[in-house]
Amino acid sequence: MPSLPPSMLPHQPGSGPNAELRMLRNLLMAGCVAVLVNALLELSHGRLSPWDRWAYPLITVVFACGAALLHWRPRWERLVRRVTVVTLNVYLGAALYLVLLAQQGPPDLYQLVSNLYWLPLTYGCAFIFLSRRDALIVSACMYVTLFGGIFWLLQHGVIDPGPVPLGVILSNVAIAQLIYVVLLLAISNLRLDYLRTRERAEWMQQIAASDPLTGLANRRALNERLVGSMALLERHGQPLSLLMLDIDDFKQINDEHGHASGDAVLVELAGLMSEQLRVSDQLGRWGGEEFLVLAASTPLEAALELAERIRSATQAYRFSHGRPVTVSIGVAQAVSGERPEQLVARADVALYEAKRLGRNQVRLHRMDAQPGPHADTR
Ligand SMILES: Nc1nc2c(ncn2[C@@H]2O[C@H](COP(=O)(O)OP(=O)(O)OP(=O)(O)O)[C@@H](O)[C@H]2O)c(=O)[nH]1
Repeated sequence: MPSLPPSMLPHQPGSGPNAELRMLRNLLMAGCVAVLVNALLELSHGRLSPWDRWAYPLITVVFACGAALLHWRPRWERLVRRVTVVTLNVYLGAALYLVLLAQQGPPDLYQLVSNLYWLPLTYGCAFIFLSRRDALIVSACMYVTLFGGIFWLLQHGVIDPGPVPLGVILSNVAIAQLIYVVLLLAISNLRLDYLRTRERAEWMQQIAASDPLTGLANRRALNERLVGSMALLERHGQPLSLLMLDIDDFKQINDEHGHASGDAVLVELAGLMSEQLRVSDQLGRWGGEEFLVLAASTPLEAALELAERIRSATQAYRFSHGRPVTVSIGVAQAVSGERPEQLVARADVALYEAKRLGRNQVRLHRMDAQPGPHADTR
């Protein structure tokens, strides 16, 4: 298997697609709502702690600003990700310590429980907002700071456990949270595998559809596009013209200047032709020194003008091997009920006619003209 392109790196925050930015924005807005609802609930039940009176509005502002920045200033994404994680982790960590230490005697049970069940959010948030490596570092720091510190304080009698078996509860929480981190790591690995596989599939699809020398669509891709364009013609009556272009005396260029110069001519001509086309047109390499243009929404007369423009631009262009190059072009307009290969064959007939009449010219193939290989072109 060929080596993967440089873009096939582990997903990094900051390089995510728009969909991911949207998801982060929505999460931050959902976070604002959750904090406000929680604040209202606690306020109505007289359970709002003194520090949460300050912390809740602050967190809401940070999340809201983060969402706004992701929307209006997406290049600040990295900062938003980090500030979100730091805000949440510092708040939940500090709140737990405050519950355990702020008052004399055993901690307030409601405050303790409500803080403990929000704790897993710290790890989840880290794995969503940071790269896998950073999330692991943050989770490990958080884990050690929380449980290492609290167990030490418990053991040294700084925290009064009261009648509640605080040590057992916290041990359970510590084990459960270790499992959360392992699960999040597994999910993150799966996501990474998925992203890599998707990128590899897109890359292979691109390779399968493009010509390696010129980077243009290859014959397979052209065929697919042709079938699609002819379906549009059938359904909506959109005119479609096809230009088949062949470099004149290309063998001679190869023989006199070498195969590398011949390749350079193909690449230069591909660039030159691309400049002449509209975005809706499809240019591709049909094979050898033959190119095809699918000119969408283009009737025969307009296609003739386009072909003539390409022909004269080629003649005027100074190719790198130093000799003039000319092209012959056959043009045909698709008609309803026609098969793609019939359209290609008609453009080929017109091209053959252009070659026969002396090269460096454009010939048309008309369906309504007399049958026969030459009589129906002009
Ligand atoms: N350098 C290079 N040459 C190619 C490539 N593909 C095909 N060719 C050469 O293109 C030449 C085509 O020669 P012919 O079919 O005789 O056509 P021609 O010399 O252009 O003559 P006319 O088409 O009649 O004007 C052959 O020598 C092929 O080897 C390619 O990718 N690179």
